[in-house]
Amino acid sequence: MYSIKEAFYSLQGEGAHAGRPALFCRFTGCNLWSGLEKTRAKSECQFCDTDFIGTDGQHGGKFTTAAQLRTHIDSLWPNGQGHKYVVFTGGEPALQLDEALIVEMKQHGYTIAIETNGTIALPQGIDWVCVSPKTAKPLVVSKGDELKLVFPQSHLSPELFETLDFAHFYLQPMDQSHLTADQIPLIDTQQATLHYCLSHPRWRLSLQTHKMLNID
Ligand SMILES: C[S@@+](CC[C@H](N)C(=O)[O-])C[C@H]1O[C@@H](n2cnc3c(N)ncnc32)[C@H](O)[C@@H]1O
Ligand SMILES: Nc1nc2[nH]cc(C(=O)O)c2c(=O)[nH]1
Ligand code: SF4
Ligand SMILES: [Mg+2]
Repeated sequence: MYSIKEAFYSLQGEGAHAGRPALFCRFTGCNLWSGLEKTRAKSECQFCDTDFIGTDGQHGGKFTTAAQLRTHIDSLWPNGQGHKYVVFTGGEPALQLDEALIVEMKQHGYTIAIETNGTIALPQGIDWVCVSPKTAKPLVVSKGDELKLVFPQSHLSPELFETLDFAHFYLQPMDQSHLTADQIPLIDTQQATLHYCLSHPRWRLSLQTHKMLNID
């Protein structure tokens, strides 16, 4: 059984594939936060910008088999068009993404990407692994295609990650505009991030371009 909060066709907004048309499949649930505002301050990940509770989002639902979920996802891809690209995200997609779903998506022509916090081992066969660390504990997924660190996180200096086996290293300014408690304005985290990249050229800037475009 797969629990999906929402599924939608948009552009990848972030990282090395920013601008690429993609089908987003957002799994319900995360291992680092319940998703409830009342537990945010004591959770392991406190700045999440996403609602991943339940199956009530656009094209959300519960799917018994990989084939059923693939059929659902594939119905959202533009008719007759190739270059199929699915991004599994969440919540934490590694809690639910399995080899059966990967095989099913590949058989139907998809290139597969994941956005993960790196704390849970991944199944084989994912084409693009983006890890976004949230805790100082050693990563379970310590290699991949893209390491995308939300910046700044006081306990997570970029230096902790820059020798890991990733092809691309990105810093993404922390957006706190959805938080009810004290916020650092986005313009300030953007400035801090761009200055860090300029003085540490191992890192590139990732902006959440979907938020600028006002798309999903
Ligand atoms: C909502 S998470 C879901 C995937 C996975 N749980 C993770 O954390 O990577 C998707 C991406 O959004 C990023 N993100 C979440 N909240 C953010 C925020 N407030 N500002 C900037 N990026 C954020 C995460 O770091 C991750 O790269
Ligand atoms: N357009 C768009 N790009 C994204 N890249 C990563 C996202 C995510 O929430 O995982 C995301 C998202 O929610 N929307
Ligand atoms: S790990 Fe990802 S999904 Fe989970 S709370 Fe943090 S940003 Fe949100
Ligand atoms: Mg998002």
